Amino acid sequence: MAQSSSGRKKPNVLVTGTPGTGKTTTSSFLAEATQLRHVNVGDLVKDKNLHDGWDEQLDCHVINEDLVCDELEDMMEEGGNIVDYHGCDFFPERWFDRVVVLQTENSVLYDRLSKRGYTGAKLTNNIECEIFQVLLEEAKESYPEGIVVALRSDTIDDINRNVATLTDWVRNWCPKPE
Ligand SMILES: Nc1ncnc2c1ncn2[C@@H]1O[C@H](COP(=O)(O)OP(=O)(O)O)[C@@H](O)[C@H]1O
Repeated sequence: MAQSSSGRKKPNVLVTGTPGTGKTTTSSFLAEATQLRHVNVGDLVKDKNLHDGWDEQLDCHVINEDLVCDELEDMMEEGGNIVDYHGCDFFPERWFDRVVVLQTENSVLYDRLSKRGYTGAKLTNNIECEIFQVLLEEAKESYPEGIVVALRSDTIDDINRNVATLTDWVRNWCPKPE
């Protein structure tokens, strides 16, 4: 059984991947199934102004990683969080018991991001990010190998299967004896 490296009573799970791979959908279903708290970092950055302005070229907020980590610190120490973000190298390694990297077939992802209104460099940058498995590499470099899992997220069946697998993992997780 998976064990925590801290005194947390509930595990913390990071759900990462290129935009459009299904992080928010998967995390919200998982939160419903496990009663863990879904933390959408993108929304948090907007709601609490945890950024240094707007990047016109990339068409997104310039996230302030220190402010985000300060904001999350207490919650993460307590445990019981599903953190949803398209980046993973700036969170402290000790926060997470499981790091899930969602991956989607390129043409499927292209359609999803086009539907979301992504065009030009924003669209091609994200597709390239998926082709080169940037988030999987980032996760492998930032966390112990044993806690990183890559899951396909092409279809609704994949989402259902991933949520079921992760729900089982959460239920079987037990805190490290004090
Ligand atoms: N595995 C999947 N199968 C079918 N549709 C999906 C899947 N994953 C995501 N989607 C759809 O793609 C869009 C983006 O999903 P979302 O969860 O917002 O992705 P992310 O949080 O990674 O940006 C949504 O419309 C969602 O319903």
